Amino acid sequence: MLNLLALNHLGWRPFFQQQLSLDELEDCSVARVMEHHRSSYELMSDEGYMALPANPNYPAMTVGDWVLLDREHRLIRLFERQSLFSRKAAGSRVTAQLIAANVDTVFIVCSMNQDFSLNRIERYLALAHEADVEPVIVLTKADLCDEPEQYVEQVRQLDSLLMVEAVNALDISSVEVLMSWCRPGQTVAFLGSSGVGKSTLFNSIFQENSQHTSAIREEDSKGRHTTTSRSLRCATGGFLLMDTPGMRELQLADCEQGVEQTFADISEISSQCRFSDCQHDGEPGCAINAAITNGKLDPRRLSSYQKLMREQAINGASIAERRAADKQFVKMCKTIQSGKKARKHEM
Ligand SMILES: Nc1nc2c(ncn2[C@@H]2O[C@H](COP(=O)(O)OP(=O)(O)OP(=O)(O)O)[C@@H](O)[C@H]2O)c(=O)[nH]1
Ligand SMILES: [Zn+2]
Repeated sequence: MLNLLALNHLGWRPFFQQQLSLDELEDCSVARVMEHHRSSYELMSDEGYMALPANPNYPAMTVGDWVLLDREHRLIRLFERQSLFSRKAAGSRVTAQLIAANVDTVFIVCSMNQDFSLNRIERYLALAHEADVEPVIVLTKADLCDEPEQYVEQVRQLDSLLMVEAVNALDISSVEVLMSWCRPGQTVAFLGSSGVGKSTLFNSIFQENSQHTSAIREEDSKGRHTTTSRSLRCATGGFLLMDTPGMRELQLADCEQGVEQTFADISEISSQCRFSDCQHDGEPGCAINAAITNGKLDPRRLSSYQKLMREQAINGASIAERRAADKQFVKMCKTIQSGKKARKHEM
C-alpha cells in the first residue's frame, strides 16, 4: 500500500492516483524522478531514494515525472503529466526535449535594474502558460532599487490578475512572501535570464527550509551526487524546488496557445477587427490600431506579441514536421506488427 503522507510531500495527488487501477494500488509502488543522469534516473518513493537504470525502450522521462514500478522496482509505466516544460533541442534534428514535469508554480525572476524588461517577462509568461504552470513574477534586487513599487506597477499593467512580489533575494525575511507558493506537496521552478538572482532565491528559500534535508542526505550512502546540476530538491517544509539548467535555455517553440493566453487582451480586442484575418497593419476597421490610438493598448505590447508569435511559429514548424514524420514511423511499425500477427494466426 502507498504511504500517502510521504507521497503527498513529494507532490503526489489525486490527479495521479486516479490513473491507478485497484490492483496497481495494492501491488505496485510509485516514485518521482528527482534527477536525470546519462545512464540512470534517480527516483524518490515513500521508501526513499533508488536508481532506475535508463533503458532505450522507456518512454521519454524527465525530472518531476511520476512513474509506476513493480515489486522489483522495474518500470511499468509513466504517469500522465499535469504540466510540462520542454524546449527545442539544439542541432540539426529538431525535436522537443523534456525539461521539467509536474511543476505547479514557476517563479519568473527579473531584477529591478537596467535588465528589467517587460518583453522578457511576457516571453517567460508564454512559456509558463504553454506548460500549464502557474506563474508568479518575482522582482529581485529591491534593496538596490529606489522605487520598487514602480516596477511592480509596470508588471501589474500587463495583467491586473498577475501575482507580483518584489524581494531582496539575499534576505531570507524578504523572501518570506514567496512561501505561500511553497506549501507542502508544491513543486516550484525558476525562470529568468542570467544574473537576475535565481540561484540566490533558490538558496534563500531552500536553506531556510531544509535543516533536516541535508541530514537525510548524509545518511544516504548509496553514492548519490549531492551536488547535481539537474534536480528536484525536497525541502523540509514538504515542498520541492526544481533546479535544472535546461530551464535557463528555454525557447519558445510551438507555443501559440501560451502566447495567446499571455496576450488575452490583444486576442479580445482583435476579435473586434473588421476582418477576421486582420494583420493590424493599417487595415480599415482595425480595433487594435484604434486601441493604440486612444491609449488603451501599449504599442510595445502589440509588437512583443507579434514578435513572440513569429518566433514560436518558426521554431514550432520544424517540430511539427518532425512529429508528422514520427507518426508515420509509428504507423509503419504498427502495420508491420499487425502483418506479423496476421501471419502468426495463419500458421
Ligand atoms: N543586492 C542584491 N543582490 C542580488 C539579489 N539577487 C541576486 N543578487 C546578486 O546578483 C548576482 C547574480 O545572482 P544569481 O543568483 O547568481 O543569478 P542567477 O539568476 O542564478 O544567474 P545564472 O546562474 O547566470 O542564471 C549575485 O552576485 C547575487 O548575490 C538581490 O535581491 N539583491
Ligand atoms: Zn486589426
